[in-house]
Amino acid sequence: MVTEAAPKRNEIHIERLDKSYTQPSAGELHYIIQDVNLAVRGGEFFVLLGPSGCGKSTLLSLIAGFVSKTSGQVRVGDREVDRPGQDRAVVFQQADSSLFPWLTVRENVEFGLRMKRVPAAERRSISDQYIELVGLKGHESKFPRELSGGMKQRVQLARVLSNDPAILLMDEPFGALDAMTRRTMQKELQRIWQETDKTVIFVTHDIQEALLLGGRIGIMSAGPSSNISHIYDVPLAYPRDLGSPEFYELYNRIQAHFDE
Ligand SMILES: Nc1ncnc2c1ncn2[C@@H]1O[C@H](COP(=O)(O)OP(=O)(O)OP(=O)(O)O)[C@@H](O)[C@H]1O
Repeated sequence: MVTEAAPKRNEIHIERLDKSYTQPSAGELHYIIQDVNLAVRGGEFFVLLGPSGCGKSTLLSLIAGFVSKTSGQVRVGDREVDRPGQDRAVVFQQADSSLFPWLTVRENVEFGLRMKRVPAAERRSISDQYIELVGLKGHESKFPRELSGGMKQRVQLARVLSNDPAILLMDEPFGALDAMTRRTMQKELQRIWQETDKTVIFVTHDIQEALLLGGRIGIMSAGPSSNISHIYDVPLAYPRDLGSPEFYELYNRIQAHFDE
């Protein structure tokens, strides 16, 4: 008899997921996403790519448990998502809105651990580990106002990682950074992901970013009633070589979805 293995705590299963709103003016039902089906493996780096306004953030918020679905299912491990949970952490585009300006880098990183009443010595050792991992050693005592955009984004990442979530949900986390900082952060994230066993769902509308990071890329169709119309495997080794013919070929194939 073949028995199915229990789902891992960092696996995500989405089945026939719908999110709709009633438009107040017309009183009509408006589907943002409709019939989304997706299985993300534990430890996978999955990119959601789509045009502005197609519903990427909505889908991420449904997985995070920030908004409630209209119908269908979102499961993380063997549990149905109906609220936010410590197994899922969200990294937003604007680090400013998630950092406390009156707390130092270390205090920001330790915030969640303090809430969980982790003893001070353990907090310190965890924050040391993640501050080092994101490359902020030596900046522990600085306040957010003393940091660049890229450094603030690193603090946000260290804070999220120090809570050890099984799943990282990233909503255009580098969208507000300049091109050079963005590239550095992409490399750092790729390294951090490879050093941990976290599942990452990364939202972007940048094809190059999707190809630099994703193990698979899900293309979202233009809304309304958006869904994942195509999934690409990216069979390229990390770090990805932007100049390789394979990269170029995949870039063009993906671009063609948006030229139609
Ligand atoms: N609370 C809401 N009520 C009604 N419509 C909403 C609500 N939240 C989002 N929408 C609509 O849903 C659509 C998808 O929005 P969403 O932010 O998920 O898209 P996105 O793909 O993440 O866009 P972007 O790339 O520009 O951030 C948009 O048309 C938006 O106006």
